[in-house]
Amino acid sequence: MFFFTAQDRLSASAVFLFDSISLLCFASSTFFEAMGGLPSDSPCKLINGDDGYILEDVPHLTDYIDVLTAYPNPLRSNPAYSVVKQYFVHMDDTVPEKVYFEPEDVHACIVTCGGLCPGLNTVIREIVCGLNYMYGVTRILGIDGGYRGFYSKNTIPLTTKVVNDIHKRGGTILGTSRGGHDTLKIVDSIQDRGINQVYIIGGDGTQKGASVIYQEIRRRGLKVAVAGIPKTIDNDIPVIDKSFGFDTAVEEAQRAINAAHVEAESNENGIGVVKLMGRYCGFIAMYATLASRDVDCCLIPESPFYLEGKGGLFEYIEKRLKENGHMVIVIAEGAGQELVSESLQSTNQQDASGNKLLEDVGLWISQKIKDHFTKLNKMPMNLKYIDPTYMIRAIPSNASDNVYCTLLAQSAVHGAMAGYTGFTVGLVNGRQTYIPFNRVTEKQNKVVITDRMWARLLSSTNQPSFLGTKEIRGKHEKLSTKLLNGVNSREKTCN
Ligand SMILES: Nc1ncnc2c1ncn2[C@@H]1O[C@H](COP(=O)(O)OP(=O)(O)OP(=O)(O)O)[C@@H](O)[C@H]1O
Ligand SMILES: O=P(O)(O)OC[C@H]1O[C@](O)(CO)[C@@H](O)[C@@H]1O
Ligand SMILES: [Mg+2]
Repeated sequence: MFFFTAQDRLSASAVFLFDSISLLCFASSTFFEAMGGLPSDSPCKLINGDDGYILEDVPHLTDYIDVLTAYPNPLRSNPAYSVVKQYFVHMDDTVPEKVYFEPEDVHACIVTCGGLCPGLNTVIREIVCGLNYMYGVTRILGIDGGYRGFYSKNTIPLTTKVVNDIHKRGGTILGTSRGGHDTLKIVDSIQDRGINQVYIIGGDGTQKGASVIYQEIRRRGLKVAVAGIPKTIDNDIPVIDKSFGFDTAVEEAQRAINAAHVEAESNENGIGVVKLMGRYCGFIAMYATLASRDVDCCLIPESPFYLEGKGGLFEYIEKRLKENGHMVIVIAEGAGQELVSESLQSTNQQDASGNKLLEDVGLWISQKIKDHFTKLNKMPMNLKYIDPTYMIRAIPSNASDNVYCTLLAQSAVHGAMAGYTGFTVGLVNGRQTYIPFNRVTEKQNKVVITDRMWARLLSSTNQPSFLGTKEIRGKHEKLSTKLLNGVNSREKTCN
């Protein structure tokens, strides 16, 4: 059993992983106090833990200068940082030890569901190759077109030869779909075909579907391992460090942002607006913005914004154009949906899986900006709107995602062969883990705007936070009370 905790902050001490069974933790001096303290004159300040981890203290000026004055950090009153709270991950996971299938008895299947994402083909390839090269499994089927393919389509035999080059292609060779999850029909099909390992690649909806398939299989008492491989370009699956395809999406988004910047820079008062994916969360927009340095404003679903008045978007645009002559706005597709619905009086529509169908916020905001500056005869302005969303999603995964896909696929194969079931694979604090389905389906991963990553973004773009001073003070007071009461203290995170 593994146990991980981590904190995203620089601190006085760090714990380094030493072997495969370990605790990953960034610890502060309070942690060392809880551990019984470090000898202050210890030259290297190392602790060897029982489970094979090493604690190593990071050198500090106070190690060798006796009298040093400390000052309050001015960032505490900086609007971007004043509401930042610590964050940590605190999840159990397990490692497989024994194999519960004879390779010649394995009959595996692979299915891909939900929207496209760079890396789907790599995961398919590496499951097939992992099963075959590592365990000698030869009977592997592809399910055509998502969950409904279990009961409405023919299967696709998968061999290492068939999948050899597929990682170089975008999309999924198996096809995908939304909706069509009929648990009983799916499990009947699994049972009828004699399948005993099911590899399910998909997002939050898919993992929910996988969870009910697993429950039904369990109810029927079948020896069938169900393994989920989390897929989502939006990075909205909780617990795991990030989903595959996310890095590729952030990288590809740079091309669109770059084009928007070139257009904006070359025109008088040029504005480039780029819409990126992110139905319920703004991770792609946030990371693409941080990576680019050309973005002046990033709008995400988690951070409500407003257009008019003091501290609003229009005021900022005007200021930025006066200062710089051009600007780039990145907007996640799920941002400002309440404003769009209000203004377009749209009805709630859903896709086949029950996901909300979004209004095009990119078009809407572009029109709003144009109207504001032309109607009010404010200043000449030149706006270009770029929507690269599906182009980003359709490309093959980049090198780092290919490596990640390989790790996930191999991990899923090891887990299933070892007899684990009802789990999703994922990296948690950099370690391969098996996570029970319910942990990844109970909530969605979102950008927390009181965490430091969003603060870093605000500091990088210098855009308004769209929070009034009253709201900032309220959040700050809540945080101070929490810290005084010991919630978020290091001792808790390292338990
Ligand atoms: N609660 C649920 N129970 C059973 N099946 C579900 C559930 N939610 C979604 N599914 C099924 O999972 C499949 C994929 O779901 P969805 O379209 O929401 O995509 P996803 O897996 O969340 O991927 P993404 O949103 O990243 O594109 C669909 O076939 C859908 O019917
Ligand atoms: O493939 P569809 O149905 O157009 O859905 C698009 C959605 O899929 C995603 O790519 C993944 O959930 C979202 O970012 C986007 O809103
Ligand atoms: Mg989803």
